[in-house]
Order: sequence, then C-alpha cells, then structure tokens
Amino acid sequence: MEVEEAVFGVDDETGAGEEAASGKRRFFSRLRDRLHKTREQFINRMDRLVLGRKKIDMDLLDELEEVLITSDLGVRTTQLLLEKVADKIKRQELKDPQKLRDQLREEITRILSVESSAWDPRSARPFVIMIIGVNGVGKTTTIGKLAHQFKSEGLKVMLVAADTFRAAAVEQLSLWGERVNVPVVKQKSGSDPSAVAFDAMDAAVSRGMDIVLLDTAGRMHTKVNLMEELKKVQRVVNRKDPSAPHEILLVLDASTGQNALSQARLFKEEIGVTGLILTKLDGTAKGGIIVAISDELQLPVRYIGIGESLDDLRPFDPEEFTRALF
Ligand SMILES: Nc1nc2c(ncn2[C@@H]2O[C@H](COP(=O)(O)OP(=O)(O)OP(=O)(O)O)[C@@H](O)[C@H]2O)c(=O)[nH]1
Repeated sequence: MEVEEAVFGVDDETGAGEEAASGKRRFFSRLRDRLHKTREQFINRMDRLVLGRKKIDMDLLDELEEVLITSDLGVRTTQLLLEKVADKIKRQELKDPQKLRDQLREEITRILSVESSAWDPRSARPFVIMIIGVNGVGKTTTIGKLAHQFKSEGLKVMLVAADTFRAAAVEQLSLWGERVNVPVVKQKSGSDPSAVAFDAMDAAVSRGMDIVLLDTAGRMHTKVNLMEELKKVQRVVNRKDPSAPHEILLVLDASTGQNALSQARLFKEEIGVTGLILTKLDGTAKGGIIVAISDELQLPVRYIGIGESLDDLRPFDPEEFTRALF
C-alpha cells in the first residue's frame, strides 16, 4: 500500500464568521448567474405565460404543464405541482395568475427540503464517505472539491482510490490529492477495490483522520458487476467500523436530465444511497431535474456543483437554491 504524504496546515480562525458570510454571498450571486439556462427554460417561460392574464383557467394550466415537463421536472412531479395549484384554486386561495409563481416557488422549496438525518461529518472519526456514480458525472472532481472544503474547516482528510479499473482514475485522484494537499491511499491499477478500502480504513485510524473520501468505479450502471463490487467495498468498510460508511453519496450530472433520474432510481434500489450530489448545474437548461429527483426518490441533496473551480461546490440549501432560481 502506498500513502502519499501531505503536510496539514493550521487554519487561521480570525474573522472566520465574516469570511463565511461573504463566501455565502459570493456563492449566491454565482449560483444565480450559473443557473441562467435553467431559469430561461423554466422560470422565464412561466413568467411569460402569466403575463397579462387576468385569471387562471384550463388553458393556462395546460401551458404550465408543458413548461414544467419540458423543464425536466418529470411527469410525476409536474402532476403533483398542478394538483397543488388546482387545490388552491378550488379553495379560492389562488386567483391571481401573478401569484402562481410564488405558489410554485413555495411548493418546489418544500419538495427540495427532503427530510433526512443531519449532515454531520464530525459525528464519527473517521467519518467515511463513499462516493458513487457512473463515469464522467464529476465524481473525482467533486471529491477534490470536498477535500478542499473539509480541509479548510480544519479536518484531516484522506482520499482513497478504490476505482482501480482505470489507471487514469487513480492518477486523477492523486493529482487532486496533491492539489489540495491531502494524502491519497492507492494500490497498483487492477487490484481489488475492496482491498484498497480495507487497507485505507486501517491507515485512516492509525493516522487520526477525520474524513475518508472513497472514490469508486463508475462503469455503466446497467452492469450487475459494478453494483456487486460497490456492495463489497461497503461490506469491507463496514466490517472495519460497524458504523461506516457514514454516508454513501451518489453523484449525478444534472445536465443529463431524465438520465440522471434513472441512474438515481437504479443506484437507490441496489445500494443504500444516503444522499445526492448534483453536478454541472451550470451551463444546463435541465436543472429542473433536481426537483424531480428529490420528489421521486426522497433522498436529500447534500451538495451541488456549479462549475469546475474548487469553490464551485456547496452544501445544498433548498431555500437559497429556489431564491437563486426564481
Ligand atoms: N461545468 C461543470 N463541470 C464539472 C462540474 N463537476 C465536474 N465537472 C467536470 O466534469 C468532467 C468530469 O469530471 P470527473 O471528475 O473526471 O468525473 P468522474 O465521474 O470522476 O469521471 P470518471 O473519472 O471518468 O469516472 C471534468 O471535466 C470536470 O471538470 C460542475 O459542477 N460543473
């Protein structure tokens, strides 16, 4: 086993609160900016729909249905939203077409606020996070960004290259390790991923790590082997620490729209996914998929990715997201 060395820096906590607040503000304006294609596809079309209308009639609801479906909210979630709107109209609580927007925003925020256990990486040591998802969705990049964030919070992070099938994947993870200055556990290409995970668990304990980020293979999700292999990694980690893995996060590429939804369905069925990370919400008009996935799968979105730089991954806040979108 090989563990690349890293030096851990000491964080300067002076003005940390202020810095966090201004970081949040900066992220919000970037989020707003990067969601512009989804906004154009969804919100702006909805706004144009109600423009100049005096009442909400069947025609308007039909057109709204089309906007929702073509914004990747999916048939099921679209029906749910339309039922809520129809219900409000029936109860005379919604008459003005101009109020439709507020109504939808409220409902969508509710859908995105999936109930879940608190996200608490300090609840165990090491806190083991398995990152899963098909190739190309942004897994490795996301691991790099997560490592950077945890490290800047003063946590000791270790990366584990359990995607041993592709030499390039191990190499890419090593580069991230160097870039954010955290150790990477790896073995030679082709070795058993669960053996890498097994050794990594020992290394993490002996080196007093706070966070272990496990990168896994992502060949096509239709291959039964992949699921079996992921389960094996999960079992091995669990044997080392009965409370681990503490999170199994599924990474999905939002720009693939309905495809991301079917991947999520399949992974959830096979593996005990605990949460989601939606990447590439920038530059896509298919961002509405986040609503469909939350509604159908009832899994919390833990992080969203809105670009390629280190700071373009943030914890997901439904309120902030809908505020930026609408
Ligand atoms: N625009 C944008 N690009 C992203 C985001 N996250 C990741 N990417 C890019 O997506 C591409 C694929 O990312 P990887 O991290 O290599 O994806 P992976 O899932 O590890 O893929 P494999 O290594 O092929 O399994 C890279 O070019 C990333 O820079 C994001 O939030 N926005």
